[in-house]
Amino acid sequence: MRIKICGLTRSDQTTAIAALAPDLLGFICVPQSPRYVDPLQIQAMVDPLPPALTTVGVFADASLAVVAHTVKTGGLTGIQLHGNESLDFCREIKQNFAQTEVIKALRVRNAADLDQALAYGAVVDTLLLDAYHPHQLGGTGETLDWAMVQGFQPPVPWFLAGGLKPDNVATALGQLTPQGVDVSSGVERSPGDKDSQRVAAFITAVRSLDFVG
Ligand SMILES: O=C(O)c1ccccc1NCC(=O)[C@H](O)[C@H](O)COP(=O)(O)O
Repeated sequence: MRIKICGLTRSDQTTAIAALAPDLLGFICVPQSPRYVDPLQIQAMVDPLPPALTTVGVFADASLAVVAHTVKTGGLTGIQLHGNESLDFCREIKQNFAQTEVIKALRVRNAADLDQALAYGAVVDTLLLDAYHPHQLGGTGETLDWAMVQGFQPPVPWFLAGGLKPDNVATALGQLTPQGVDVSSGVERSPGDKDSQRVAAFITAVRSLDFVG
């Protein structure tokens, strides 16, 4: 099970959280977000990290040029597309970043959204299912309707996101079988201010399930 901790904004917290051995760290490249960090801030946070850690820039309807500049300057190894990017745009991103993990996030309201997610599975490396919120793109703390997602089996690995916390992630993984989990606000004191103890509790909760049957 891969673990992605998303929405890091501070170097000291990023280094401390990297030492807890998550698999991916996410940096929000969406200017409207309270967790936004610019390419040079990302570079400062990513530079000291072990290369095995996948470092993901999270974008929403950014241009190819902005994505390219941020990935290069920040030294990122993953791209998450969290807006209303088309299939064609996702395909173009994948063609331009062949060595980079491309993740398409879908905010799920109904079964039609899940069907749409399956289509994106043909053009990206990984999918991420997040909760829908009418006014915010991500980091909302809202949970998905897990029952609706049961049986979701895309052609590529997928992450469960949306409202996960140290004390509900085991329940979620008892109902669903994603290849990864993503958390942001469930391990924060306030937007962008990560609590290492909560991150450690989240990682322990997930890793302890890796040893169960
Ligand atoms: O976190 C943000 O502020 C954000 C803003 C704009 C687009 C995406 C954003 N976050 C993307 C993520 O991958 C979050 O981890 C995901 O939405 C889950 O968040 P949470 O429900 O708080 O765990």
